[in-house]
Amino acid sequence: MSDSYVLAIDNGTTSTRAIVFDRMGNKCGTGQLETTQIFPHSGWVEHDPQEIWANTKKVIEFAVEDAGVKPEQIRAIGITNQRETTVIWDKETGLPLYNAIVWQDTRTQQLVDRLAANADGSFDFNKLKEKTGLPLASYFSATKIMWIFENVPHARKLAAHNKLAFGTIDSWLLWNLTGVHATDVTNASRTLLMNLHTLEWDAELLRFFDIPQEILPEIKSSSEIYGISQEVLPGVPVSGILGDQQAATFGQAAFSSGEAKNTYGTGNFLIFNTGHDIVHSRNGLLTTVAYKLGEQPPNYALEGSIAVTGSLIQWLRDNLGIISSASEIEELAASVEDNGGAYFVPAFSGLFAPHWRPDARGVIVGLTRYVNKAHIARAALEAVAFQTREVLDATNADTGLPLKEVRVDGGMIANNLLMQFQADILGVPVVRPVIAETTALGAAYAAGLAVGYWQSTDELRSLWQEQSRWEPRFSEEERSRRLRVWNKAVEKSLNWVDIDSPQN
Ligand SMILES: Nc1ncnc2c1ncn2[C@@H]1O[C@H](COP(=O)(O)OP(=O)(O)O)[C@@H](O)[C@H]1O
Ligand SMILES: O=P(O)(O)OC[C@H](O)CO
Repeated sequence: MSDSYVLAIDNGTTSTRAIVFDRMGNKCGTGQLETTQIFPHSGWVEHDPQEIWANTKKVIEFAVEDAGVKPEQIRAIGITNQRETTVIWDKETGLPLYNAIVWQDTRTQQLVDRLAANADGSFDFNKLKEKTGLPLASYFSATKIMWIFENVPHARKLAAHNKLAFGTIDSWLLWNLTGVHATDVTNASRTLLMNLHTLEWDAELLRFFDIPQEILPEIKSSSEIYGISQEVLPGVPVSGILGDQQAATFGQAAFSSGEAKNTYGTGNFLIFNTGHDIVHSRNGLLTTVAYKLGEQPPNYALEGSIAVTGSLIQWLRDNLGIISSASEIEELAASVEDNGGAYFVPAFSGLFAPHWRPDARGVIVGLTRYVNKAHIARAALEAVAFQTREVLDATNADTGLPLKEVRVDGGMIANNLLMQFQADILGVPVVRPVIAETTALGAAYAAGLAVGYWQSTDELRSLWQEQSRWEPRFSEEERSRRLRVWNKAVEKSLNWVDIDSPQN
């Protein structure tokens, strides 16, 4: 029994969790509540920020109770969050101007096209990539902020009177917990507004997107005291913030250059730590900040972001009804020997890494009378693994340092069939740590380091332990054949959205 603990808040796309950890990184108590997914139109995905805050307060209470500890035994709070998801609120009333526009939302594609057309030819797009490490895409926060300004009456006027605050979910939670308007470098690096070199908001980018600097949070490191919690766990410092994928990297102890992890949540995100170097991808990966501890120099990373993986399983459950819970997919998929010739490319938000094709849409190909729902379930799981293979190939090509094994985490790794197929299709082992809640753990680590609960990343590294390992079983020939068919399926998903497509 420890005498003190660290609590992490993990707001993923699907749910909000709070987890209490002890000094060994053991999970001592958990609280979790699902987030309502709001789909007002095709391509739109929203969350209610007030629901997220209300759920956060509840899950903190649940977790502390579940751990059987006293609130005063919590030494620090860490926050980790779905990244890019955009909230703008009124600083006087504390009320959001509009629902949170979620990272998967593609409503701003027309805005992106308008910016890309670069009407007056004055903007150099190479500079955007060089400064931010990101392509111009609806995924990131900048065009989501623009959309709110263009569609919510009075937003500009309120901003002009310095009454508005923008934030990703970390900032929204920090504001509600402490009254401080700040974010960390990892979250800021997903907005298209932060310069990776200076780690500051970039005036030229703010002009390009027509976003007033006054609404932006202060950019801080990932591990320092940002403020003191007021309403829940009063008096406890909030001292760690990392975007969820960077938090999982930290929780997997992938602290150094050449170390990587792959997370299977709503989407999949492979992050490869490049140390203090900013590496620009030639193969469709993003460049992002991995973490920054206090005054120390930042670590950067390459990232392969896949929009739809776990959400495909939710779609089979909620939209097609072929399963009644996510975990049922494994039994259904295992009831057949293979995919029956069916391949599923879940390009619901276009294709992210490594393709970056907003014109793609989801397809299931190879259908015959033979194919049944179990084959579709299998094809859906295989799609997760094939997409991961694509980003792993891109990472290997960019770094010239092929990964010898892949450390995994996230909700989908409970699925053994998927993990085995993943190893088969990657051709390298897939490894799961004992503590699979690496996202929350990473935020707890960052918060604990800032208050001296843990002393160093070396100490944290010693806590990582392997639990399971899946070894590849396919021959090289079998792997290559399946990858060729997958590539054909991807081709079929491209060039779908065109002038005849419904406009949102
Ligand atoms: N046994 C399972 N097999 C396949 N997918 C699963 C399984 N359990 C959960 N999932 C998927 O994992 C996702 C939840 O994982 P999680 O890491 O909590 O996501 P997030 O952090 O994005 O909220 C959901 O999209 C769900 O469909
Ligand atoms: O909700 P997750 O865990 O799939 O993560 C979402 C990502 O942060 C989006 O970039």
